[in-house]
Amino acid sequence: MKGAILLVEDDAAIATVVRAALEDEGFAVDCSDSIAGRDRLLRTRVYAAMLTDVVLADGDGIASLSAVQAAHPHLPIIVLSAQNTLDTAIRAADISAFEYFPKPFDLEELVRAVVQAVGARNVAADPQGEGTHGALPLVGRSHAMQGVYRMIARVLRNDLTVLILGESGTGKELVAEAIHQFGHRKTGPFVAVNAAAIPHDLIESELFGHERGAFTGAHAQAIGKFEQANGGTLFLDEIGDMPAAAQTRLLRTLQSGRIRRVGGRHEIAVDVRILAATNRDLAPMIAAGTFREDLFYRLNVVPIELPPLRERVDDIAALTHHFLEQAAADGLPRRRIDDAAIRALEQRPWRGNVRELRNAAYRLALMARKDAIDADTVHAVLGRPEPAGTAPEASFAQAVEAWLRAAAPPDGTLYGAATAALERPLFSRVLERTGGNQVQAARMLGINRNTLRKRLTELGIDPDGAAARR
Ligand SMILES: Nc1ncnc2c1ncn2[C@@H]1O[C@H](COP(=O)(O)OP(=O)(O)OP(=O)(O)O)[C@@H](O)[C@H]1O
Repeated sequence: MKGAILLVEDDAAIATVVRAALEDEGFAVDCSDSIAGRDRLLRTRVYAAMLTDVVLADGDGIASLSAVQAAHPHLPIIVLSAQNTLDTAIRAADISAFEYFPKPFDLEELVRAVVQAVGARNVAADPQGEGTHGALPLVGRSHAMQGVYRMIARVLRNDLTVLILGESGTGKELVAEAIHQFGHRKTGPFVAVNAAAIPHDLIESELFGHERGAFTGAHAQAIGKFEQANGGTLFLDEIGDMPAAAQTRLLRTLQSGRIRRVGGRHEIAVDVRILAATNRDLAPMIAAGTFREDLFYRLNVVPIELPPLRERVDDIAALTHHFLEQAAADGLPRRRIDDAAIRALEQRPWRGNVRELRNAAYRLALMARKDAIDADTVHAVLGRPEPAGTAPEASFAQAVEAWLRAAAPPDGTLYGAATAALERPLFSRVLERTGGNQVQAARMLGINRNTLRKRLTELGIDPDGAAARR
């Protein structure tokens, strides 16, 4: 027998399947459906781990755990919860629960976690037991967000570097703030740097500081964001926009834990937890040599991927209510919203993700003619939704179909017209990305620079004009 497990769960069906799975694994299992029963069992047997539900008939399974932890400091605790909010994940992390499993959970994964927890029993627990958290920032209980909350909970009590990935507007910055705010560095500073918002030649001095006279205009010594974040967290947003020299310097700092101010001679030790984020796909940038692979591995210790809003339509209602509340708190008229309007919102593509939904909710609060927002108001204020996004190949195929159906194009012109139609948006978007830099654009496209230049002239695309649209 591998040891005894205490299972505190008032849902008989869940208790039965979990018990069977653990017994199959060779554990002895005692079950209780209440806090009182749990405490009784804890007095009679030494357990290798405890699994507990949160809401129990006689109280809150997490709130009552501090006494258990005081009496059994090395007992690994796994929290099972149907209250799938970030709050539960954070409270589980606060009591140093070994793991947090939102329901419904994967049984095999749970058994694996129990085996691991029992193996790690000798690792001393680190009870922090701090109670209140203030306002919880992340709204949404969709299955997709559960994975995000679990990952957040796992990184609160350590300093692992986290790379937050996801499309623009999915809440990456909010996740970074939550990790800081609820993590063990919360009393230290949180400093955010957006690499896309700082001119390239100033990034290094912004991050690492500079000595007086380091470059023209450096009239006085300045400390950088790394030093400002000492003892706390540094959030490097839009990391994909960081120029090569700054990437190299950043890598060196991550390796050594030390910075050197621009123009400085000494290295300074810094104690900073790094969180990074990007909405770019870094893989092609690594392949093209514009993002350092070694830096990527340093940053990507724990990846947290935020799902686009279209993959968590379940969250749209809760988010909309939340933003309408926020709008009212910001002085806009207080509005209700009916179910049909929520359905209408759920059908929109939300390419701008949660940020777009937030802006839409504010617009609705402002423009609605009645107290309650209905579907007509949604259509009137936000317009009819565009058709859902189609794959580029599909839309290109549709365009070809349309040409062929239209008056037959003169012979010998179709290939030229089709390639131009493909290349025009392709080159413009890539040039926007590279800020008009044709060398980088050619590298990204995998074509010769002269070929690109020639085609741009033929197509009448002004590379700087494309970049200016950024
Ligand atoms: N789960 C959420 N609950 C409540 N508000 C959210 C949530 N996700 C995002 N938001 C709100 O949506 C807006 C955009 O979020 P945020 O700035 O964190 O996105 P981002 O992914 O960092 O975007 P970008 O890549 O463009 O920087 C913010 O106003 C944020 O407060």
